[in-house]
Amino acid sequence: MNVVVGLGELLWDLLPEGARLGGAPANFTVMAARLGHRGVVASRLGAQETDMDDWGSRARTVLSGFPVDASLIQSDTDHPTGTVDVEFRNGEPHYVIHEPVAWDFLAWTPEWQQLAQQADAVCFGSLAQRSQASRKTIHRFLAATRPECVRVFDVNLRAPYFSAEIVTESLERATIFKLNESEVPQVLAMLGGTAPVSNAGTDIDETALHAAADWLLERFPLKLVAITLGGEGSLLVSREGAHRRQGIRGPVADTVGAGDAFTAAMVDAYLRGAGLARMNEAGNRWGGWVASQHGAMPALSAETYTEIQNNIAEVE
Ligand SMILES: OC[C@H]1O[C@](O)(CO)[C@@H](O)[C@@H]1O
Repeated sequence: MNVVVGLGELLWDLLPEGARLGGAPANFTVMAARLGHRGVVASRLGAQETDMDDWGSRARTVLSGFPVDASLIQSDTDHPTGTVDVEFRNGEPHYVIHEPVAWDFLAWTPEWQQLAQQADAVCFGSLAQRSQASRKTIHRFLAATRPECVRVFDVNLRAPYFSAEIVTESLERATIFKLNESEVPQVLAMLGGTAPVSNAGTDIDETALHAAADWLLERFPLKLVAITLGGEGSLLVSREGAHRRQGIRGPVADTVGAGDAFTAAMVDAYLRGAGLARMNEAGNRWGGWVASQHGAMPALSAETYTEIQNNIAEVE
């Protein structure tokens, strides 16, 4: 069991069918905890007496139903719990992320410093860095981790909350960079990259994606670049080699949180010393499972858990 931290936003996704707890780092943490780790949610919730909906305590109640450690979540008496309006267009989620909210004020505390020193892996994104306060805390957290800690930057580009500066500063601090296919050209353009990646057409230009990953590996102290391709699988590129996993066809309920589950399962395999093929398998199997369910933290039965882990174990 490792200490795996999700650092950043914890919020309520207000979906057409109702409110669901989310936030990419929190989704990641729930999946990491389900895979057997001490998953610690490092975020901040509102604790205002005027909060009629009581989003903060409802979030704590929901988290108590998962095997995660929610004891280090901060309380904010001045700012509300984060909420996001989620709308679907052609099956793709679109987000309106309200601000300022509690997770824009992540505070550096002795408790978080201790957590950073204990962490075996930490996942952080770009969204929570939209405010100076949280960006500073995230940087301090990363700086306080041990050298062997796996620092995962899951970029999560949500317009307009990113910049070249945020992405560059994050990549300089990351061990693993996870992004999706549509984020590749955006990130490269932002960083002045030259690899000819385009989103035009439906064919995936694997050579270009590979070139983009190599470009990133050359410029930043990363060990691994993980590119997810939606239903088409994923590409992992390290300094030693690369692995392409084709997508697993299956039913899709909604894709919210599928990428976060991919990241958690890939990190779990990485922490266990697995090779690229096994990491890719784990990411696709668990990401695919979350996509087949509603919401980013769906209920998981013991049977499903065993079935998916057995499928992953078949890969070297
Ligand atoms: O990855 C999906 C998750 O990412 C967010 O858009 C931002 O953290 C959340 O609203 C959602 O739960």
